[in-house]
Amino acid sequence: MSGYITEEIPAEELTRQIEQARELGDSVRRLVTATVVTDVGEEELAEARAHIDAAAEILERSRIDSSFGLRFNSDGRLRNWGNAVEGIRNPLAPPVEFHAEADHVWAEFDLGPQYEGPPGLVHGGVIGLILDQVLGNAAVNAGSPGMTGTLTIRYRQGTALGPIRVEGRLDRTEGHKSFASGTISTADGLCAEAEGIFIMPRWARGLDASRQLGVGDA
Ligand SMILES: CCCCCCCCCCCCCCCC(=O)SCCNC(=O)CCNC(=O)[C@H](O)C(C)(C)COP(=O)(O)OP(=O)(O)OC[C@H]1O[C@@H](n2cnc3c(N)ncnc32)[C@H](O)[C@@H]1OP(=O)(O)O
Repeated sequence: MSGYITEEIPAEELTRQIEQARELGDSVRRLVTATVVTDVGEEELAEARAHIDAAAEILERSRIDSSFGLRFNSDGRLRNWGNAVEGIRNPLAPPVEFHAEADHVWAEFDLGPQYEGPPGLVHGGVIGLILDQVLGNAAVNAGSPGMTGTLTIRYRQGTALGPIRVEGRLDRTEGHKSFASGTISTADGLCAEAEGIFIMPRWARGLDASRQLGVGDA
């Protein structure tokens, strides 16, 4: 399966690349938020656009032909920098840093105005996006990774934009299937809960995925 790439990068160089990727992602995230909430006049909008287009042209001078994929060092360090939830280079990803505990994974972060669905509340699809990742990461963390087969979400109450906490855990496994569950909550309490079935696809069953994947890796 293409997109799973072993690419040796020396530790020091990797640390530098991580720092640069984070900085670039953070700058563009700031730009995305500013784009949603700006109230400047026509002239300033035109000025901003010229700068943004110029920046895009610089970045496009050299580019990879595909998406970023999953890249590994042979020591198992993983880079999923294009990932829609935790990709450090991906400004569409909320800046999520997952923490792996013995029996669950969790993260706390802010969802800004670019994630709005109903006024002042997080879009339901964004909630699904985040729960998919946290449940998937829980399966990875427990050594039973898989692709999402089924994801069921119960929305308990609206999730206010701003700080949220997500948690996921692996409940059990059955053959190639991992059953995980998790929640999203805010200061208002529980907002959404999910159950998911993550399945190791046939093409990956001979591979040692548990050694290759790790939650919280850079
Ligand atoms: C290096 C290796 C990496 C490996 C991978 C790791 C990825 C790194 C994860 C990081 C965390 C990311 C978290 C976000 C994860 C996404 O966003 S994944 C993207 C969204 N999901 C997809 O695109 C999946 C698309 N579907 C597929 O690829 C395949 O249909 C599936 C779901 C992998 C199933 O694979 P399959 O080889 O057809 O499975 P198959 O042998 O027929 O069935 C196995 C068992 O699963 C059951 N099953 C099949 N499909 C389903 C289903 N949809 N629902 C429930 N049960 C099902 C079968 O009934 C069977 O059950 P048993 O008979 O064993 O009891």
